[in-house]
Amino acid sequence: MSPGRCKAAPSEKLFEQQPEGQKLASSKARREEFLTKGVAMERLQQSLEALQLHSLSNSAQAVTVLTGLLTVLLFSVRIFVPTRAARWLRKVPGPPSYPVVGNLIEIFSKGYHECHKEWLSMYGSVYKYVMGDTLLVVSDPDVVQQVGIRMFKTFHDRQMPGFLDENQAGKALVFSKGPYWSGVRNAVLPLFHTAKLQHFGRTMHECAELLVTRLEKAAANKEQLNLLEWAGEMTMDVLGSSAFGVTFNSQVGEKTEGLNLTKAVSGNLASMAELRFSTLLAILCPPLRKPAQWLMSLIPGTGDNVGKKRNVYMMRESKKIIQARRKEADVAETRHDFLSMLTQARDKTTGEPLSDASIQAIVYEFLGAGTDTTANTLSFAVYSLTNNPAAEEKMRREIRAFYEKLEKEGVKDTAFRPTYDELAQFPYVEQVVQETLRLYPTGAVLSRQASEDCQVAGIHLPKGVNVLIPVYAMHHNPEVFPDPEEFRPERFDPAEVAGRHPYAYIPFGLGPRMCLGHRFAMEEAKLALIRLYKTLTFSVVNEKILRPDGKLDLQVGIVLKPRNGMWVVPQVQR
Ligand code: HEM
Repeated sequence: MSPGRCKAAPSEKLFEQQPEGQKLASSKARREEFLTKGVAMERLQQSLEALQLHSLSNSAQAVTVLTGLLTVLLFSVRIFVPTRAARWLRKVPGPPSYPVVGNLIEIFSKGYHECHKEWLSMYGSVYKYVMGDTLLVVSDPDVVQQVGIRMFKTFHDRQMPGFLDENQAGKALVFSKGPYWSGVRNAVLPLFHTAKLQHFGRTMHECAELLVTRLEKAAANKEQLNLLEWAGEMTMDVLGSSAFGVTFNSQVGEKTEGLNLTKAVSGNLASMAELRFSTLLAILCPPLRKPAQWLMSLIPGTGDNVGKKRNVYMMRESKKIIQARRKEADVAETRHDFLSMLTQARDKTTGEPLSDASIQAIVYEFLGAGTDTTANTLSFAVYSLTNNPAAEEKMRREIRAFYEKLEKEGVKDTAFRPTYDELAQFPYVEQVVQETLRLYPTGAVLSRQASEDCQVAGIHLPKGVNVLIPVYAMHHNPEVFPDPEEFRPERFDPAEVAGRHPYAYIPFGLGPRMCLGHRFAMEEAKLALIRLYKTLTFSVVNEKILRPDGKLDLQVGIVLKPRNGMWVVPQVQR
């Protein structure tokens, strides 16, 4: 290994987790178990069947054959010429991998989050695995802090997943890079200041109230429903209204200006989690991603084709809204939606306004990053509370006490209460959300890419290597969180928090690239829980959501979610 240029404290003891002989024996046993059971292959086959290859036209077939040949050629190069990351990381421990597919089969069969949990316990807090290229994983909170904060200059960016459109995603925040990212992040930060959050609180109350009304009706009919879908419609309404300043009303299915946009956005989000032919190629052989995407987008009915059409529609419609907002620039200052605020925003370094293309990309990214994440968190919270009646009762007492106090004070109109500031009177609701995000962090794995050769945890890393932080596995580490599968909101009592490393719990990430919407998300999740549990309680339909071993069936696509939704029966409790 070549010596690195940037310096950081080495911590070789991270490698002392397991004696070498034991490690080899256990990995051999695992490989045999894997091959004999054949479960992995069966799962991979199912996934491949989901690929959209059925509607190939003749001309496209010819191009497909050529792409196939090129794939074989590039894969052969991959097998015989190891990448720089593979060479530099060859001494780092990790699960055994196979040519071309790397560890993909294991990831498909067990789930990405479970693999990291298992690998962390087997190989310690620094290990590698192969998915397309060789990736380094670090989970020691000191090293996490080093990568996310102290070495931010080196680990400034994330690699964009191959299946995303660079022209669009590269103009927003999550996957933009370098000075462009810092310019946009600084311009966008004021959207999440306390004064704005206070304003968005009213929209959040309205949308949560609508959800409660729908659930009360369902309760009267003893209806079984998928809360994940219903909560998703609510979070889409909240973010859609906050972003565009138009009523989305996807919860009531009204034909509003925003409804078609909602459908297009949620369609695109859902399709991102699909395993497409072009996605698989993007993971296994990134150079083939663009031709494969282009090819598949020509074939009617494929995910790439439908996604492209949705994108064209979304871009056209949002451009119209932006242009209208620019015309009413003086009014825009008094409007509180993201679009209006973004048309006013200036890049801090250049003083230039953001381009229409950047504004479109940012708004769509907010819709993508801020809807499923919060809806999943709410569903996981309801599931956890239903299975922990003592915690549910404690939270309900806190909610009841707040409204009783308002009543005593003679407050008649409680439609928008609690306000943003009054949320501080709900410490237990806050702990419930925190514990939910510990058990089920929707952003299950974080990533950073090295912009130069460097050294982390005593390992020399080449420029371009991806370093991952396995949040789910860290949050389930029994050494940090005893009985990690237990839902215990009291873990977030200030005294217990003080006893833990500040970077052992990172549901919103860390450092300058931490989640931009974390305060917005916490406000929305807490307000929604308060409004739901003010009048409702739930039972879960276990047979629809649990695995045969009795655990909640989870899936990691773009985010961690309950694989089959969150089926519940609501009941009114006055
Ligand atoms: C429970 C809800 C949410 C969770 C768990 C969550 C989690 C995350 C995580 C883990 C990251 C990566 C951080 C890192 O790499 O250090 C992230 C990034 C981001 N999130 Fe969230 N998020 C949530 C809601 C939201 C909302 C509501 C918005 C916007 C309105 C949002 C916008 C973003 C953006 C723009 C980034 C990229 C930040 C950057 O790179 O500068 N998120 N989020």
